[in-house]
Amino acid sequence: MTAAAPVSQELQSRLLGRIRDVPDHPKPGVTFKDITPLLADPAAFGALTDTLAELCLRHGATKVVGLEARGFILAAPAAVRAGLGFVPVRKAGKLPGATLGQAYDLEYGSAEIEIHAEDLDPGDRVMVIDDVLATGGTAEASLSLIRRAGAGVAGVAVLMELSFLDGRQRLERSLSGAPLEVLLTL
Ligand SMILES: O=P(O)(O)OC[C@H]1O[C@H](OP(=O)(O)OP(=O)(O)O)[C@H](O)[C@@H]1O
Ligand SMILES: Nc1ncnc2[nH]cnc12
Repeated sequence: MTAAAPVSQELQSRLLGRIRDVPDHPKPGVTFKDITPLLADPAAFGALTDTLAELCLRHGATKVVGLEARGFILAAPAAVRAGLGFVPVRKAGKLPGATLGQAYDLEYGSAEIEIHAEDLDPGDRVMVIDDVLATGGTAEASLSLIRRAGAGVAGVAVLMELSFLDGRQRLERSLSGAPLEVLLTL
């Protein structure tokens, strides 16, 4: 059973009204969900930040991981609002220190992400924040990195789930009981 969205219908409508569909981007056949109108609306962005921060605290997170690049924009202010440390998961080759890496496939390609393992402690419980859950490849790879770094998973929180791509099913095993919080199911 799908859990109820952790936001009111009013906030859902407000967020949805600020997400723009861009057909055939970045490839023919993909409808790109553009969040830049939402980011440009301080009331909507502020309400989203408050909601994500509250989810971090509700699920007992001690750190927040954001996924490059759009995940950074949502996760960093939520971490500050929640009073938690922020840890970036970056595309391969960007982080300067010793990294752990994980390759994965996503809706329109493949990539590799990395983390500075030293930024996580064994006692940490990490909330992963991103804008979109599509095939689930990116989120799944991030959970693998967090566990390989020796930390625990508090959950995954995304602004929107593209449910027709079945990312939830793909992620289920990696979550191993941790919550998946979705604000908008599309
Ligand atoms: O569930 P998946 O199929 O893995 O897709 C979701 C991921 O795709 C997008 O990131 P992208 O790699 O396009 O990076 P960007 O944020 O730098 O644009 C999005 O921000 C998610 O991280
Ligand atoms: N359709 C989509 N729109 C925006 N980001 C995405 N990441 C993966 N698929 C996406």
